[in-house]
Amino acid sequence: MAAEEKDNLRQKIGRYRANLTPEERRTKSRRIMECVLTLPQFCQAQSVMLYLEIRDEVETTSLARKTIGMGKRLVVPLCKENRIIPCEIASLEDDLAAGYMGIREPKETCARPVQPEEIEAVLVPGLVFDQEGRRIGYGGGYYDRFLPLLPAGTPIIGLAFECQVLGKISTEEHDQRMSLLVTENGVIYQR
Ligand SMILES: Nc1nc2c(c(=O)[nH]1)N(C=O)[C@@H](CNc1ccc(C(=O)N[C@@H](CCC(=O)O)C(=O)O)cc1)CN2
Ligand SMILES: Nc1ncnc2c1ncn2[C@@H]1O[C@H](COP(=O)(O)OP(=O)(O)OP(=O)(O)O)[C@@H](O)[C@H]1O
Repeated sequence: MAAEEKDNLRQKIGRYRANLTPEERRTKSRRIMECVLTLPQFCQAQSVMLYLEIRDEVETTSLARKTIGMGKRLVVPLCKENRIIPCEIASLEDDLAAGYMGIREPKETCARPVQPEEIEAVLVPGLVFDQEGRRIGYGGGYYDRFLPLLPAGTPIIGLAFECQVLGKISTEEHDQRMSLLVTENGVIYQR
């Protein structure tokens, strides 16, 4: 897909997502969280990496809190020089501060990097997805560079509102496919 086409798609779908009311976002995010909590891929993972939402993304903060509460290791992205450094945090209240693009990231003093091999499931944000697990993000290539570092078979779980999912998008060679896609309607794709 041409870069311009990709950008048009980002804008169009971004508008759909922005048009959800805060109440819709909350309700749908809760349903997505409830679905994730039933996934064997999540339940069996002792170390879970997830993003912390910004703006109108699928909300993950409650899930992050539950993950810690369940005694799992919680890993979140720290962006540095165009790369994601996965870091473990122990507390959402104490260990985070606004970082790259206003995203809550581990404070330098609390950032404990973990090896990709230690991560057992990843929840991935995105702007546009398709029904076969393809994904377009904000265009930084962060997850496209990070996901290949995970051991083969690590569950890669995309989270999206239904309005972000298209039938099929043509992506590029470096674009990383999800192994599962969860929306407010449940698991809509599984590899
Ligand atoms: N919550 C969350 N965390 C994440 C990501 C994400 O998509 N969501 N990322 C996923 O890669 C990485 C950070 N990458 C990001 C890249 C761009 C923008 C962003 O807001 N871009 C603006 C354009 C800014 C500009 O061009 O000046 C935008 O799209 O409006 C945010 C995060 C890692 N952490
Ligand atoms: N594995 C990679 N190695 C080097 N460059 C890459 C890689 N993956 C992506 N890029 C580059 O990063 C830029 C953005 O890629 P792309 O548009 O696919 O990002 P995205 O999936 O939308 O964003 P993100 O992953 O940050 O949410 C492109 O210029 C692309 O060439």
